[in-house]
Amino acid sequence: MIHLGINVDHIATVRQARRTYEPDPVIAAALAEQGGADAITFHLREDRRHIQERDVEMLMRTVTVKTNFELACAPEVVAIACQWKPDCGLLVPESREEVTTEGGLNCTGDTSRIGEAITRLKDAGISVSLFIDPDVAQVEAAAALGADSVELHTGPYALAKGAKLDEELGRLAKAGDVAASAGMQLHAGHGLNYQNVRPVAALKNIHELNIGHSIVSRAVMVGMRDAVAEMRRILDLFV
Ligand SMILES: CC(=O)[C@@H](O)[C@H](O)COP(=O)(O)O
Ligand SMILES: NCC(=O)COP(=O)(O)O
Repeated sequence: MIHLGINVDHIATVRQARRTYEPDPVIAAALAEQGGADAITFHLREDRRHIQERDVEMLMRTVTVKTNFELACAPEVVAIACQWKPDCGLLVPESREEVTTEGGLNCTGDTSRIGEAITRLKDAGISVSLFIDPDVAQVEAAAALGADSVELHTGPYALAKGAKLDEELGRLAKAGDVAASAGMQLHAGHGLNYQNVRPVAALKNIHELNIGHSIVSRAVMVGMRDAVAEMRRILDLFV
């Protein structure tokens, strides 16, 4: 069974548009659980553009499925993750100018900063996942850094068309094989939606997909529980 992680960041984006109290990502997470979510993902960015520390506290106090805390290798945010001890810490690159995550971590170059964050999270008993581009060198570097899992960046796949799409799917398949051979759990995410998710769900060894924006977009129309249940039904076709 493929585990479905629901990212509630963009529920908070709508709330932050008016700096108010609704919609609440904590309530959305509870509805996502009712819809069949196996994990709740939330990204406490350094610029706090959506998820706030209050959301982290409330999610950690209420979510009954896996908690997947996304963060940059920033000491201040690593400290918050170590305080709340989510099931998993997903390290991602961040820049204030980006609209959304633009690429994976540089595991072949930024080893000391990534390694320090990994050590602190693991010392706090938190499983560590690294968000990386689907490159063999990055997968191998993630394994060398001691990651428990990798989340392959599916953004280029989601944007690709024609032959490029097949090429990106091939990159994901190859990187996934290397990750599994290295003993790391295989996750994928970014830009996945109801139309493009099936080929990624069909990848060998895939354990978890993290999906946010497309499900939140659907939830605006049909509600969070039903939007999640619709994605759950798709993934349940892949046993
Ligand atoms: C790494 C990734 O693709 C997402 O989990 C991340 O949260 C995207 O950032 P925003 O949620 O701010 O778009
Ligand atoms: N790590 C990917 C994630 O949590 C959701 O990304 P998206 O579906 O919002 O692009």
